[in-house]
Amino acid sequence: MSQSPFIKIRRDLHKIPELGFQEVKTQNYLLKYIESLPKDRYEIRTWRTGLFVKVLGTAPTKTIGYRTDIDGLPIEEQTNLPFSSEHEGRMHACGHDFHMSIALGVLTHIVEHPIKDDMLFIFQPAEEGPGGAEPMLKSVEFQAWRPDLILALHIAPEYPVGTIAIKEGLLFANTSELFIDLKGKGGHAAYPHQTNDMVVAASYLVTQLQSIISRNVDPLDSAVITIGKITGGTVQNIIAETARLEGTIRTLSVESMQKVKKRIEALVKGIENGFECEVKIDYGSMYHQVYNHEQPTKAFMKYLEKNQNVSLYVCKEAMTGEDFGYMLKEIPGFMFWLGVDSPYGLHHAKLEPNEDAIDFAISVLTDYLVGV
Ligand SMILES: CC(=O)N[C@@H](CCC[C@H](N)C(=O)O)C(=O)O
Repeated sequence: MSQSPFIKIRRDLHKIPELGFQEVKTQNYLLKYIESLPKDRYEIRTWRTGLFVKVLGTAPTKTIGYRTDIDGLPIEEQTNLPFSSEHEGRMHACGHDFHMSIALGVLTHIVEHPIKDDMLFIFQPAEEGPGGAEPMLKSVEFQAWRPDLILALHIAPEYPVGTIAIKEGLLFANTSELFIDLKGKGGHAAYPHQTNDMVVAASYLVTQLQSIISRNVDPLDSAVITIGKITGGTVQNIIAETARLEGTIRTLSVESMQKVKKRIEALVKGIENGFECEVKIDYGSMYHQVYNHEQPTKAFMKYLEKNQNVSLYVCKEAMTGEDFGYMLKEIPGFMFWLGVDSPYGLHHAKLEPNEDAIDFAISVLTDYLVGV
């Protein structure tokens, strides 16, 4: 059996991961592919490093939006795959190569076999940060072609191929990035009494931040604070004048996000007083929760129940974030998890999703879209 063209496309895209708003090669690749399709049914508009593609329906009464993200992550790939990333320190470790090839598969099918309604395909940059969905939503192009219903998927390494996991209501958390800069007084490693050591201050702060989760957030309303990166100091025998923490906050409710931030600010004040230093907080980019609308989600689940090739799993909410949440805040629709069966999870250097999921997703989506 010959290999699916969308597996080749996934592999091509896997080789060229680019960070948010730097997706120049990716945009060119997508454009070149889409422009190779018969031209009479669609129109393309570029938006920064992203794209909008409108495909005309046969007797449209509405527009259905389908969104894929297109950016990669700052991770050095460790899969040893023959089509590994050619970009040092960059990897499609969150499945956006899968998301794009599936979107191209659905787009190709819809161009070749038009459905009744119009479709808007959204190739969105910068999902991992700083966030492309919100500005794309506000763009002139989006407003002109605004869909009435919108959907998207995310790969899920923990489920087998053939599984689609979804739930009504909250699917993904509210997120906020977190950057904390500490500035004290450096000096000789042997004279700590003459300095304010920011490595020590930052270490205290990291452990204090975890007390917010265990002591301030209602245990039934979960939250996460992850510090993914710490930098500070210059060399082993100099006391550090500066340190920086980089992390992310996740909450299931908007109220908890506000509470967590207030507590961070209070703890930071304590560190400033206790260590006689200056501390600055920057919350970077924030994503609205992904909230699946009741009616379209129910209808999709009903469709999945009837499709014998699909194993439908009603999942719990996750602490992952997705700026697709901004689109769902304004337009009815849903997001779902697509099983890809990888022993290593999202954001891991050895993530290796099963490519059988690509044609499976294209076939489920194209079949579903005929009846929407
Ligand atoms: C699906 C997924 O993994 N999304 C990312 C979104 C990151 C948002 C932002 N950069 C942050 O870290 O808060 C995730 O890490 O959940």
